[in-house]
Amino acid sequence: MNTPTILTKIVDRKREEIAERSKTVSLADLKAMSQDIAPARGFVKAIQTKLDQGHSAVIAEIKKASPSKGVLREHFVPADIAKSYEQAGAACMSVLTDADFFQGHEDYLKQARAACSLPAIRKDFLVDEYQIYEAKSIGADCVLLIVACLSQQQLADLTGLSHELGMDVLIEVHDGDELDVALTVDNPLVGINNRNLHTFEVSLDNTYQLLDRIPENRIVVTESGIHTTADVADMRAHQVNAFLVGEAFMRAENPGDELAKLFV
Ligand SMILES: O=C(O)c1ccccc1NCC(=O)[C@H](O)[C@H](O)COP(=O)(O)O
Repeated sequence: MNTPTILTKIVDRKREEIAERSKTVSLADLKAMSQDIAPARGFVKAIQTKLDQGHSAVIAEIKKASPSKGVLREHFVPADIAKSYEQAGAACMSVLTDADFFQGHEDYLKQARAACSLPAIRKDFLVDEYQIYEAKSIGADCVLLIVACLSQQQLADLTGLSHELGMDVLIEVHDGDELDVALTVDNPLVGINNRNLHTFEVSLDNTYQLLDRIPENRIVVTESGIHTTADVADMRAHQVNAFLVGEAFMRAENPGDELAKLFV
């Protein structure tokens, strides 16, 4: 048997969570709730617009804590953070909804979205259609699908379902094998996570190593470990212009001011 890692523990917990939640809110309930939700804000469109204007497209994260770093922000008001991101020129928001490992909540996505006009991705560990309908029912504009958590068939099915429900998808990879799987699915956004979700190791070289293998019709988002203007300049020099940033903003007194500083 393989030794459990943080990622396998999170996914195991997600399966328990789905079983628990289904007892109070059935899949049929969620499907019905999803039908009353207003159309999604275009997540990919917001990124593409920034890129077309020659700007960096920043997906600015709202996360209170993480397994690798513990609590990142004591004073945590998602609506205020969302407003500061919009003012600073973010393209989109990423909101952690996982409670057990990131101290997140579905309500944080609702609060952030209600406070501004930015599209929001539900950042969680999605392994079942139940969670896709749940994402729709809370108003998510996009969902994260992590290849390391899914079979190729699950990735195709959950991407297709998300698109049917009008949500965009960020497909996340960490290595070449996962990238091969990601590229079998028709989806414009590919995220390269610089963090190894099994070991927590972070290296921006991960993006540089995988970049050349990604066709030009996909938008590459570099994720994790972006902390300095030099990191940003280096990525841009490699033609990577879409960024997902969390910790650097969460530790700042004003997250939006930090965004403006990093992406001058
Ligand atoms: O951040 C963690 O410790 C972590 C552990 C296990 C699975 C996922 C994890 N983080 C999710 C992310 O990758 C980040 O929230 C996101 O890419 C932003 O990264 P950063 O800018 O380094 O906060």
